[in-house]
Amino acid sequence: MALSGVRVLELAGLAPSPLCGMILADFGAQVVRVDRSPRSAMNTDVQGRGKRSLAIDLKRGPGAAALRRLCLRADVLVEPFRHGVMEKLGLGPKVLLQENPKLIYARLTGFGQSGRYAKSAGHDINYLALSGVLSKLGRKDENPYAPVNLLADFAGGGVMCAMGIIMALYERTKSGKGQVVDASMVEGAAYLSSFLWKSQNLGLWNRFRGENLLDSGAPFYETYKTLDGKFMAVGAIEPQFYEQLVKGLELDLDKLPSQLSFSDWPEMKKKFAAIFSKKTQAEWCRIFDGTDACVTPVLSLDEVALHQHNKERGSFIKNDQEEISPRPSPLLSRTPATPSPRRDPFIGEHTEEILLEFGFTKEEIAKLHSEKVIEFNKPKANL
Ligand SMILES: C[C@H](CCC[C@H](C)C(=O)SCCNC(=O)CCNC(=O)[C@H](O)C(C)(C)COP(=O)(O)OP(=O)(O)OC[C@H]1O[C@@H](n2cnc3c(N)ncnc32)[C@H](O)[C@@H]1OP(=O)(O)O)[C@H]1CC[C@H]2[C@@H]3[C@H](O)C[C@@H]4C[C@H](O)CC[C@]4(C)[C@H]3C[C@H](O)[C@]12C
Repeated sequence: MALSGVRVLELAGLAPSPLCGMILADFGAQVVRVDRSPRSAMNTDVQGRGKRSLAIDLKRGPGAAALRRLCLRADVLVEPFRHGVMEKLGLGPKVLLQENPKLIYARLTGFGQSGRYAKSAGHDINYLALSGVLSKLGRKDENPYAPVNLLADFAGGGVMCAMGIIMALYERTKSGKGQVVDASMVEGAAYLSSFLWKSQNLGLWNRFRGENLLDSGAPFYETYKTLDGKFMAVGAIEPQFYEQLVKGLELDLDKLPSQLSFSDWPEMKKKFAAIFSKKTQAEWCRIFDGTDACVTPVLSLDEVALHQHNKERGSFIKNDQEEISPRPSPLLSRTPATPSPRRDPFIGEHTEEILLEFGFTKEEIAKLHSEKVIEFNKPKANL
């Protein structure tokens, strides 16, 4: 796989850094998640696919020293803490890059490593708010709303950080040097919304939130409820696709206002809603499937893997526990990701094997274990 042979140490975090680690693991990196002791922490990493877990107390001198030793043989370190925590542990980039100049030291935070909020707590919605993007999200006359924690935590955080790591890995093939990846979720979310900024003068955003073409203002870019309480998504932006939408709705284009007549959009939406409410989702799919009307069913997580198109592509996979989840993306033709089918690791499940792999002797491991600096958590064998 593309990242085979890359050794990653992912310090356990909440949601963004676990996605970053999972992406790297899916594409072949050996990812070790460095957990707090299972006695003091519950495992909240639901993105542990392909990772192994080492439980180590970084607040103890020998624990921090052990991580420094692990970093000597690692390619990447991902840390998910607020600014200054790693420095407090004696594990800041100055120390670790001095000891291993090839290390890629990724710091995934909400506000970045500088600026007045650098040491402030926050979550996805806060970062999205500070990025400006949240101000654009939400229906007319309603409060702005954050689409779950997808945009800052994951798109602007975990994915952007993984991208930064992979760019630094590529750069290192030429320079031989590591560097710090300062991944701020505010800036990641803002960056991925560059289109919003760059299209300001296209007339797409001149109106209030919820009245524009792509933010639920337009009747041809909207979701509509069907007779059976499900929904259809309509994205018929271009005139040639809009024409097919109108045809599928059995309306006469000549008798309708112009597609871009903003003042008529509210009435058009009501008309389309009334029509969509007359048939079931399956009936609308029979009408629109195979056309360029840009109309698709809004599928639930229970339905997506069963949809013909997704089945044909194998877009959703099952692991050993019969759990369904999305296949890694994108699909590389020659070296595709092969996500692990195994369950996620328990905290500390692989402590001993990892330390042995990284050159610790059995005596050193025994000493760290007896001093409760590290923890073993071997699952009970199924009898
Ligand atoms: C996981 C579910 C989804 C959450 C998504 C949410 C919407 C987000 O946006 S997550 C993104 C959060 N922001 C960032 O990641 C940005 C960078 N990080 C930070 O800013 C901070 O880390 C922080 C604000 C997120 C947390 O601050 P905190 O003070 O806790 O920590 P830090 O200052 O970073 O310091 C870390 C300290 O830890 C020490 N440490 C670290 N590793 C070790 C180690 N190996 N050994 C020893 N010590 C270690 C380190 O030294 C630092 O110590 P100091 O502070 O002393 O310096 C969640 C959605 C719902 C949640 C559940 C729900 O809330 C109910 C339960 C609540 C319960 O309390 C926990 C369990 C829950 C089930 C909970 C579980 C999950 O959180 C959820 C499911």
